[in-house]
This record gives sequence, structure tokens and C-alpha cells, in this order.
Amino acid sequence: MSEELYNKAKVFIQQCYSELGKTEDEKTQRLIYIQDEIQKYNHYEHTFEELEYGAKAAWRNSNRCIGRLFWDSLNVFDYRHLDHSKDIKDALVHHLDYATNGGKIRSTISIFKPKTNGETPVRIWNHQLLRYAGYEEDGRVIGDPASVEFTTKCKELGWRGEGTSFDILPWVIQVHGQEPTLFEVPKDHVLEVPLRHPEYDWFQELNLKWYGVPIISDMKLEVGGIEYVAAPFNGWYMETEIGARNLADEFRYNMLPTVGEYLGYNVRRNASLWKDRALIELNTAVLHSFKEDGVSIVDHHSAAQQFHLFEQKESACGRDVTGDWTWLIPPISPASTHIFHSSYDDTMHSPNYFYQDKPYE
Ligand code: HEM
Ligand SMILES: N/C(=N/c1cccc(CO[C@@H]2CCNC2)c1)c1cccs1
Repeated sequence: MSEELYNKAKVFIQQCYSELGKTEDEKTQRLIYIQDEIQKYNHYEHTFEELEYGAKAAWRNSNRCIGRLFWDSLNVFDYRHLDHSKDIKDALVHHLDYATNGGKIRSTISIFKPKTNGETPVRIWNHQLLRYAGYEEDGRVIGDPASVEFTTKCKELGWRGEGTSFDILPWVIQVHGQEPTLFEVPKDHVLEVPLRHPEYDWFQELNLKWYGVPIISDMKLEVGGIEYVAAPFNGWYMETEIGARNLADEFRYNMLPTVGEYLGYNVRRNASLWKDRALIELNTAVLHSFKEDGVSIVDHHSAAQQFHLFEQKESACGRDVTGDWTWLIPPISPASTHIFHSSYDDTMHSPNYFYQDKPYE
């Protein structure tokens, strides 16, 4: 076990220290110290510099991410010293405020105590720190169908929502395998964007909105063999995530038929391309509303161009770009981007962000 950990640590330190321009002697000294730590504890602790580089490199290695041009500007908060759920909650509020920044979103990650020898000190049960509840009654869903399972779990743990289609779910924080603690997200810290359309006044009558900052809180950050199982990270949205998936998928808010009808189309005739028109207007409304409210967002054409720049910068640095084509192409007008006409090696390099088992069933 510790041999395997040392090998991962060695590969990481060599890559990290080379990129950070450290001397061979610094590298050697550090590896001797780590080898001793692993011998004694079957674990080793990253310096902040190593942790910061690891989180950035993990983003750079995220094959499914179109937003990687900005990998080196990630803001890293080190919360490895926190043990109590109240302090962790306060750290998450600080992350939310810092990342939101009045709408000028800052890419940020908060890193809590990692797993050691099979012991899990902190888990966040939420998929994202901000997400809407889904209530299932008699086969119908109010809110986000994708949240039904987690909403049910929250209710089992004593939470009660208002029952609207846009209730922000509580934070569920578990420390040292104990019973999780639930915290209501302070509403005045949640920036939301009501959706309206630049040309169609009827659009606001749909009473749609979305939260401004996507903060993934259920993925594991792996750096040099150390598993940070609680490491929530945020960027800003690409508009298609909201307009072509969250509000459009039949198994999500399923808004396309409604938008298609308001647009005056016969939604029972595919060849009218009503679904495509509805998609474009829904995404137009998302972009217009976020921009008018000064909340960071990127359209899928600009995001693809930024990704092209990322590819060029990476090869200029002598690094191979890896990617997952099936996720990198945007869900609308994919062939209008260079990505569609390219191919990508889906090899997963470390450090990286990984899916992990849900801490609840
Ligand atoms: C700064 C703006 C960013 C934009 C516009 C962006 C955009 C995206 C999009 C559109 C996806 C696909 C999501 C989906 O289809 O559900 C994605 C995936 C991903 N992004 Fe980014 N991203 C950004 C920043 C970040 C940051 C800061 C990190 C981590 C530090 C990150 C890590 C990832 C990962 C790990 C995935 C794959 C998730 C999965 O496999 O489920 N991204 N990104
Ligand atoms: N814009 C974003 N989009 C996402 C990035 C990663 C994951 C997700 C959501 O993934 C869900 C699981 C699979 N599809 C939906 C969305 C970001 C979230 C956090 C940093 S950037």
C-alpha cells in the first residue's frame, strides 16, 4: 500500500517541482521527507504550494471541461485544518461570497481534510452547493427532477422546503462518519438571475430563473495519491448548460414545449423545427439576462474559441491536450465549433477530478 502511495507521490512531486522551477536538490530533499512520512503514517501532507498546483493541474487535466484556458487562475482556499461542521459551513459561505463577487465570478476551490488510511474526515453530500429541490408527489415533480433523490434524503434528515419550483437545497455536511448536519443556505448570499428575453415580453411570464454560480461539491480531487473527497469548486456557466439542458431536458424542467407554443409553433409537427427555435430563444434569454445583471457567463461559441486557445497554449508548452469529445462539443450547434471537427485523446492524467461513491444510499 505505502509503496504504491510513494510512487504516486514521486511522480507528482517530480512534475510539480519541474513546472514550478525548483532545483533538483529541492526535489530530492522533499522526496526523502515524504518517503519518511509515508513509512511512518502511510500518508503525507502537501505544502500549500503543492496543493495549489495540484488543484490547477487537475483542472487542466479535466478532459470534459471546455473552460480550461483559465486553469492557472484558479483561487485555492486551504481548509485542511477544519474538523467541525459549523466551521466547514462558515468556510462554504466564504467560498460562496468570494466566488460570487457581486456577479464577477472568480473560479475558486475550497479544499478540506483528505482521506487518510481509509478514514473519511469530511464529506459534502450535495452535488452542487447551489441546486434546486425536486419534490415528487403522485408521479408529478415540482422543481428539479434531478434533485428528487437528494431532496428525499434531506427530508428524511428533517429538512422542509417551501415547495416552490426553485427552492435552494440545504448543505448536508458529514464529519468523521457521524450523522450529517444540515444548514440552510443564507438566501442573501445566493445570487439568482430571473430570465427574460430581449425581444419577447411574454418570456418573463414563464417565471424562470437560475442561480448564478455552479459549485460542484461531490467530486474527488486526487493529487499525488492523496484523495481530497471534499473539495468544492466553481467556475461560471456556459449558457447551454442552463438553456439547453437544465431547463430543456424532458427529465429536467422540460420547458421546450411551453416556449415553442409561446413562439406560436405547432409543437406536434417536428418539421417546423419548433424544438430548435425554442432552444435558441431559451439560450438567448439566458445570455441576455445574465449579461444584463452583470453575472459572468460564456456563450458556447466563445467558450469553444477559448478552448482552441487553450489547445494552442498547451502545445506551445510541450504538453499534450487530452479531452472527451462527447462532452466537449456543446449541446446546440455543435458542428459550428472547431471541437466537433477535431478528435481528442481521452487518457486521464493525474492530478484530476473524479466521480466518487455517494456517501449515502
Ligand atoms: C471558469 C469557467 C468554466 C466553464 C465555463 C466550464 C465549463 C464546463 C462545462 C460546460 C462542462 C460540462 C458540464 C456538463 O455538461 O454537465 C464542464 C465540465 C467539467 N469542468 Fe469545467 N468549466 C469551468 C471551470 C471549471 C473549474 C474551475 C473546474 C475545476 C477546478 C472545472 C472542472 C470541470 C470538470 C471536472 C468537469 C467534468 C464534470 C463531470 O465529469 O461530470 N471546470 N466544464
Ligand atoms: N460551468 C460548470 N459546469 C459544470 C462543471 C462540472 C460538472 C457539471 C455538472 O455535471 C453534472 C453531472 C453530469 N452532468 C451534469 C457542470 C462548472 C461547475 C463548477 C466549475 S465550472
